[in-house]
Amino acid sequence: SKSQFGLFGLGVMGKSLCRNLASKNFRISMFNRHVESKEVDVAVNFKNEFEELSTALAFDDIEFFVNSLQTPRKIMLMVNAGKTIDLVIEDILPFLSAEDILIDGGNSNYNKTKERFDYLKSKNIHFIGTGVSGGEQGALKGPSIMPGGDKEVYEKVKPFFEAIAAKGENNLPCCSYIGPEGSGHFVKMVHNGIEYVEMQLLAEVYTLLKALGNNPDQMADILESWKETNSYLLEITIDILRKKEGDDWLIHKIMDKAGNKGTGNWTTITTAQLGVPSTMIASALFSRYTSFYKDERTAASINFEAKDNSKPNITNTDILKAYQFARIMNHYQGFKLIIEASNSYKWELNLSELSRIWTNGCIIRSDLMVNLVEVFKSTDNLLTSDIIIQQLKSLKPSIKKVVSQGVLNELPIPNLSESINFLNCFTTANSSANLIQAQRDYFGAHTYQRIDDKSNKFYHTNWI
Ligand SMILES: O=C(O)[C@H](O)[C@@H](O)[C@H](O)[C@H](O)COP(=O)(O)O
Repeated sequence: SKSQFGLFGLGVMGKSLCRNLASKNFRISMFNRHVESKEVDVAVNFKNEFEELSTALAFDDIEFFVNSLQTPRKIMLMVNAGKTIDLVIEDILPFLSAEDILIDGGNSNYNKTKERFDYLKSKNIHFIGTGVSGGEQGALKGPSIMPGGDKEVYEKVKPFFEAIAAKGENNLPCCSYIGPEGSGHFVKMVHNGIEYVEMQLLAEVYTLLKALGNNPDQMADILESWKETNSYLLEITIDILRKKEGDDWLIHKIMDKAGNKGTGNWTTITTAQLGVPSTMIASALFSRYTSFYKDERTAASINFEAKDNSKPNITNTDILKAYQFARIMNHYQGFKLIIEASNSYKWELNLSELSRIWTNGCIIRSDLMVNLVEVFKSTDNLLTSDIIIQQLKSLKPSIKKVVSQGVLNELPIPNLSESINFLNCFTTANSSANLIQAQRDYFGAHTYQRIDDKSNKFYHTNWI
């Protein structure tokens, strides 16, 4: 009998999803193009590698692959984001029938997803742009899945996604219909933005613990004791710090140049376009860019005789609390961007349900995320939640101490400092933006509003 689901593209994530689907007893067809250079039939070799794929069908011919599927066909594309998706869509289209469903499970740009959604709709083909988070192991054992598109179309792929997804509280799948068009890829993009900040904050914790004279094993011991703020990224950081290579720690051998594949960049562009101050995501992205100036940094460290062994006057507990403060601010900014986009695109996203599907399977899964599921039931804005306000207030003395000590000792902690700088801005009822309005009106007659005129009328002053 024909296969129920097709997986196109056997890269790291594609392979893991195939094994996950097959292990849930779905009859699947797998496609990967024939790798000419190596005369390798990727799909067949992959099939023969794993017991659970014994019932799977393997193809390197698109027509045979498409025809092996029951209709309406459900085909998940796991290929590199960008142009490749459009090329693959053009290759598959001639063999598809009306009402078939194409799913893009890669890290695609949500604007492109909207375009592809409309293009395929004009061809009576349904398109679901879905975020899949969790990396190789997550895709194999249970990722977090964020599908966007037409709801009734999603219902047709829901049984497959819910079966393979990670399970959260009450064994509920970490997969839920996000909203229309590119909303699935949008929330995955912001997931990655939050991920960038979480990773940057752990890198700054590493900087501070190193400045206090800890070696990687001692750092791992300290992080292991941080039970009250557990997360997947904290767990892997502990593993990474413990990894030895000979007598030395592997972390000491790794070049301090942080790469990126674009989602943090898109999030920063999008947050600027939407006029939402996601300052920590932007700062985390720019920290990666700064890291790439390795030679210039080395030269600058000499030109500026940078302090490299001064000890900040802080405790491990100060660092823990500062880290917790900054994490809450990171989640505030990430979810603020999502709700602002949801309002401007009229997607009606549900932040509590979104945080629920991020409690397991995905890279930013954490105890904090579990707590936010409840908080988002009563507000879309974390800075108006009494619980969150109390937590931030109790953690604030530590972030102020850690950031000021960090700056005094010339330690690079941009994201920790951005978290308190942003809250200081956001908790200033009467800010200094009035001076900027005056300067803009002075040199460009850009006008300003007056606090004593409730009509919001705009004024211009001849300053000279
Ligand atoms: O949620 C995930 O499973 C990851 O985020 C995944 O999507 C991927 O590893 C990122 O693309 C890494 O992003 P950078 O390469 O930009 O760090």
